[in-house]
Amino acid sequence: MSESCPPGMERVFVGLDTPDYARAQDLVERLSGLVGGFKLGKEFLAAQGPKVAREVVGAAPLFLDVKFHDIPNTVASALRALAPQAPAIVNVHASGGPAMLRAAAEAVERAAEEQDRPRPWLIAVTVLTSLDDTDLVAVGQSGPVADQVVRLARLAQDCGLDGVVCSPREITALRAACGADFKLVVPGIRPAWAAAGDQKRIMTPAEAVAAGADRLVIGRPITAASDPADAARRIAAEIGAEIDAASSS
Ligand SMILES: O=c1ccn([C@@H]2O[C@H](COP(=O)(O)O)[C@@H](O)[C@H]2O)c(=O)[nH]1
Repeated sequence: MSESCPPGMERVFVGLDTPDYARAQDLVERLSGLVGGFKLGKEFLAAQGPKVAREVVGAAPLFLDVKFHDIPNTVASALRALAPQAPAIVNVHASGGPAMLRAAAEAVERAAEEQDRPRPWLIAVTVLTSLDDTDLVAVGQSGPVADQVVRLARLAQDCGLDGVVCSPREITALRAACGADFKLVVPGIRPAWAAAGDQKRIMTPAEAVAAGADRLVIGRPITAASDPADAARRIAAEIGAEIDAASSS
């Protein structure tokens, strides 16, 4: 599917945040060929489970946005249980700590080997994009957010993870701290024409691409549009213009 995407759109995973199978399936049908993959998270997984997530996206790249945060043994075991769905990306919370992150990395590696499947990217959520500096202080963490994001990303990298979930605003700092190969998967994406909603650390799709995001996670700007395919095409045009401008400068 990703091969036929408009330029740059192979990086876009659409967040199908619905508990409803038919709604998710309809979005997959409308958006196939326009985007690089689909992200199914807590809403869908709580209602339908990971097997159905694979069924609904078919052969498309699947990001299982489970955001595990538990003791090491539990997280490792839960990640092994997801392996048969052959996700392209899975995630945990970096704040689960070093032992949990190492157990997660080992479990993902081993499950892929045992089942002879490509290993998914294992990435760690740093600071949720719905939080700002004030929220961070409210949960007892020292800010600013960007410092905490870099701190958790370094921890995830040291523990063998492939990358992190961060806001587009931290991409530059993370590239400097963790290097070019560390995967940056970026929600908090809002075209100028979309409402921010509960997201606090946002950038436009073109800005996130220019900053160097490896993957963009976009939900409501596409899924809540009256015509999701048209919204995806508008985003494709913005990203395409950014890619053209970068290549001619
Ligand atoms: O820090 C994070 C981590 C995950 N998400 C998820 O991404 C999508 C964003 O959806 P929008 O509708 O584009 O806001 C959603 O599924 C979140 O669970 C995030 O936003 N921030």
